Amino acid sequence: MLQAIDLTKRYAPEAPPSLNALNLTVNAGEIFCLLGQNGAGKTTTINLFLGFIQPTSGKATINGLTVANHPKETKKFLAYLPETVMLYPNLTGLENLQFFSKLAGFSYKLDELTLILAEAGLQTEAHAKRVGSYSKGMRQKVGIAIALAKQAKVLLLDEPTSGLDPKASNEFSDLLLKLSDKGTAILMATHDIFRSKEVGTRIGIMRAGHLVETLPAADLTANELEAIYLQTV
Ligand SMILES: Nc1ncnc2c1ncn2[C@@H]1O[C@H](COP(=O)(O)OP(=O)(O)OP(=O)(O)O)[C@@H](O)[C@H]1O
Repeated sequence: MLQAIDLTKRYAPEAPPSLNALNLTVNAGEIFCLLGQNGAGKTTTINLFLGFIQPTSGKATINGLTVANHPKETKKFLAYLPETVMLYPNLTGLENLQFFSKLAGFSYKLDELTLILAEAGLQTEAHAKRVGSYSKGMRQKVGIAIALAKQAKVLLLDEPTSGLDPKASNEFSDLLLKLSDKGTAILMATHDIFRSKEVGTRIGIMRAGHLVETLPAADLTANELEAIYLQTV
């Protein structure tokens, strides 16, 4: 569903690669968590899949299509959640969902939008409130609702749980597991070792542009993962 083939990015010709020959496949229903210190290349990887930046060599593909050659088509399969989801603060959660799903070419009835918001875990009394009054966790839920409404086959997340309290972070993990059960392929850059272990199918550890370890989450405890992380970075 989502594949990197020798994917390499240098921001300047004389600079070392920020991403160096990444080879990675994330299949439908998998959650791949990318760990690594600041500057390891996680956001660069996500941005290449989003088509926000162009690779220096190699390719990123989504659903078999090369992102650099098919930027519009590949975006149709995608939903993206950055650390802070960009929503219109003066619109309600429901109106934001309606707006962004229309933008993606879907025209849902109001009761359908309400069901999607509920599926994303947003409490009913918040649906008609302005997003400007929402907590970070509530905004993330609207972001997930947008991914659900777009019927995204691929979800890219860049540090989505940073700044969330443990309960909100736990609810967020449950939502990711729900999406992966529906067959969504998920690539998440994160610093949260514990959550990676909780939700990840596989966990990749990056260092200086290299993916240096790929581990199946089921075989490790969170403490073991942390120990490997600290030895690796
Ligand atoms: N637009 C840019 N121009 C030049 N260098 C960049 C640019 N964006 C990122 N870099 C460099 O590329 C390297 C990888 O950065 P990247 O943002 O991908 O790391 P990261 O793993 O996401 O870090 P963080 O955890 O801090 O978000 C860093 O050395 C960074 O300085």
